[in-house]
Amino acid sequence: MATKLPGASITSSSYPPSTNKSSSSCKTKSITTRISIQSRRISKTSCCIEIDAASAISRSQNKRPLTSTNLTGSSKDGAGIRVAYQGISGAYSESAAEKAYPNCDTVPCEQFDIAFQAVENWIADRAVLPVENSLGGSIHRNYDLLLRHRLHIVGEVQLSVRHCLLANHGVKLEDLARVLSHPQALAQCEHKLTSLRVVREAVDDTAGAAQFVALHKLKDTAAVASISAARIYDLDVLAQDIQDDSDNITRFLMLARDPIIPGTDRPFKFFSLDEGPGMLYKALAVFSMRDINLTKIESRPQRKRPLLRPVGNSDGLKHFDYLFYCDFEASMADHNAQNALKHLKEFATFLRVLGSYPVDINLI
Ligand SMILES: O=C(O)C(=O)Cc1ccccc1
Repeated sequence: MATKLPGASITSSSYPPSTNKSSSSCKTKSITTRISIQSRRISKTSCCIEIDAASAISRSQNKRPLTSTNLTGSSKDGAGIRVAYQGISGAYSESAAEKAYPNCDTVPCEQFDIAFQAVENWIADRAVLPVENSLGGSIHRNYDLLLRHRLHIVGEVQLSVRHCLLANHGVKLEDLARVLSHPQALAQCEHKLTSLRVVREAVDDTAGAAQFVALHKLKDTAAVASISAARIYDLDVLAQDIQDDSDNITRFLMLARDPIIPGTDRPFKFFSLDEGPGMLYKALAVFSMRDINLTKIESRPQRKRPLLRPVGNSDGLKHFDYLFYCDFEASMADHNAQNALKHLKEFATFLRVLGSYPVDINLI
């Protein structure tokens, strides 16, 4: 269980934000939201109303008018897009958000669940979710979150994660008795931390660990976090690139309220899931017979049916029910992929497409 650290971010108690405080800004927010919902619907058939709504706001409040970019939330450089992530400034998830949407406004959140809710309630436009790492594999809890919520995957980002050991000024390696960080970061630095013979303590995010060490002026504790966290919280870098593997890559998903309309011009990934006996074999066949490249299958035991039960007429053999998360390279606009899913639907007891999105081919 991760330790709770203080941080200035969206929390379950501060969210949704109170309407009593700063009522003027809250009012503006809700008006903007209402207009964008209406115009969004109307914009499918007519653009006149969008322009009217935008110029009315600009005249009456002397603010920048809405543009079609504001309405679709799909600005290429991310300007005007609010991206919710777990953690505080300096967290890797924030870097992933900035890679996907370079000029976005990042919204720190206490938990992933809060980031999801921020998007569902129009406080943010996107949520960032790390789902797998080249060293540690899948982040299972986050896969489960995808299913619990109704957001759509609209993009992915692959980020090269380079961990540093951060401590207050004057603290040396030999002074350290404890190291704080996100569980993934601690696991990725196994060798270095073992050699230091320190106690490891899991917290909610790497930047939160750095802030905690700095705020409490700890002299025997360091944080595993990013180089930008060192700058933000004014900590010394005791060691750099301390991850076990120099190619330490984390894959993050970008989530939105609405799916994007996929094209066929560049590779897209589908994300779907299904369940049932023999499903894995059948699902593989559905894709392979259509030459669709299946890039990932993740199986998760069914939360609601975790009990062991007999299989067929064998008394001894028992098994769990599993959900399969499949990731394959094809666009939703591709007939071949549509047929594969149609085929899968014929025998799957449950199937949900979680999103179709462009593959991230630029690794930084
Ligand atoms: O805690 C963070 O900074 C995160 O964004 C989560 C994380 C932790 C370690 C590697 C990648 C992402």
